[in-house]
Amino acid sequence: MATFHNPTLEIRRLVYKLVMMLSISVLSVYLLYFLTGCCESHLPDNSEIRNDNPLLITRWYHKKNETYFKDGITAPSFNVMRESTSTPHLEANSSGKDWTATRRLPHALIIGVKKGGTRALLEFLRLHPDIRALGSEPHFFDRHYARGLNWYRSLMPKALDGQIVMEKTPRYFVTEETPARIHAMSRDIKLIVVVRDPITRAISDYTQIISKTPDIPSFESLSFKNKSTGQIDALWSPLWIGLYAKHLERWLEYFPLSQIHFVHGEKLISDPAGELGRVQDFLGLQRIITDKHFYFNKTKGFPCLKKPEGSSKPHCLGKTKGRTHPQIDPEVIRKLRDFYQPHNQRFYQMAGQDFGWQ
Ligand SMILES: Nc1ncnc2c1ncn2[C@@H]1O[C@H](COP(=O)(O)OS(=O)(=O)O)[C@@H](OP(=O)(O)O)[C@H]1O
Repeated sequence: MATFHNPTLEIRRLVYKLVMMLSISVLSVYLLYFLTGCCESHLPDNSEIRNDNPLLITRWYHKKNETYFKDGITAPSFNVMRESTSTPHLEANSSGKDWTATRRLPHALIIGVKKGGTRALLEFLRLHPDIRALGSEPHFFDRHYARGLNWYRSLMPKALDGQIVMEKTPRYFVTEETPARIHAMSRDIKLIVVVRDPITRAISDYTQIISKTPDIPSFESLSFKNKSTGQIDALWSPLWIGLYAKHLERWLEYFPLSQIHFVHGEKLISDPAGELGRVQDFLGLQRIITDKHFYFNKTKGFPCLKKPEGSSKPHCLGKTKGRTHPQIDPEVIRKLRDFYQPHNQRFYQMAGQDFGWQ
C-alpha cells in the first residue's frame, strides 16, 4: 500500500514535539529551583540566623530591622556585603541555586584566644568567597560534645565543594579535652590562634567582666594572690588564659606546628590586610582579601570594612569590640611583665615566632 507523505504535516509534528520538550525542560528547571533554592533564600532557617551567609543574613536584617549578632557586631549593610561577595561563585551559592552545597564538618577552626581579636578575624575572613563561616560560637568541643558530630555538622553553613567551612570558639584553646576531641574528628584540620599581649588581653577580659558585674574588686587586687608578697594569682582566669605556652603544649601533643597558624593580634589592628594575607596563605586560598577592603576608623580606633562604591555605610565591629580599658596601676603592669616574661619567651620558642611583647 502506498503511504501518503505530507511534508507540511511532518514539520508541524516536529515543531509540536520540540515545543513540548522545551516546555517540559522549563517546567523541570523551575520545579527544581523552587524545591531547592528559592525557599531557602526567603525563609531564613536557624542556620541562616546563625550567620551562615552574609548575603542571606543581610536580607533578613533588612526585613526584620534588627541585629542578631550575640557578641556585638554591627549589622553589615547589604551593599557592603554585596561588594565583598560579588564573585559569581558565592552569588550562585547565596541566591539559593546551590543544590550541590552541603553541610560539612569544619576544615579550619579559630580556637582562640579569648579577647585576641577572633571576631574581627572571622568577620574579615567571611569576605572570602571560598570561606563559609558560622557566625556564632558553637562551643561544641568544650560544652556540647555529648551532642555528637551530626549535631555539630547540622550547625554548619552549607558549602560547595572546595569551600572552607569554619567556626570560632575562643575557649577551645584553653580547654583541656579539646585538642584530643578535635583530633578525633579530623587530624588534618587547620587551627588558627589569634594571640595578643597577655597583659592587654587580661585587661580586655576584665573590662568585659566588669561590664557585666560592675561590683567586683579591682583588676589590681584580683591579680595578686597576696598583694604584700607580690605573688601573682596565675589561676585567676584573665591571667591564666595568657599562659599561651602552657596551653599550646597540649595542642602540640596532637597536632604538628605546621597545622597551627598564629595571628598577631596587635598587627591584626595595625595591618589587617597583612595578617589576612598570611591567613589566606595558610588556608591555601587565593589572596582575595586585601588592603582595598579596609580603612581605619579614627573614631572607633580600629580598622573597619571599607564602604563600597555608592552610598552605603562602612562596617565596623560593634560596641563590645574595642572597649575603653580602665587605667591600671603601672606598678602592677610592671609586675605582670616580669611574671609573663619567661612564659612569653617559651611561647615564642614553641611557636617559632617572636611577638615582641615587652
Ligand atoms: N577591627 C577591629 N575592631 C574592633 N576590635 C578589634 C578589631 N581588631 C581586633 N580587635 C580586638 O578584638 C578584641 C576582642 O577580641 P575577640 O573578638 O576575640 O573577643 S571574644 O573573645 O570573642 O569576646 C577587642 O578587644 P577590646 O579592645 O578589649 O574590646 C579589640 O581590641
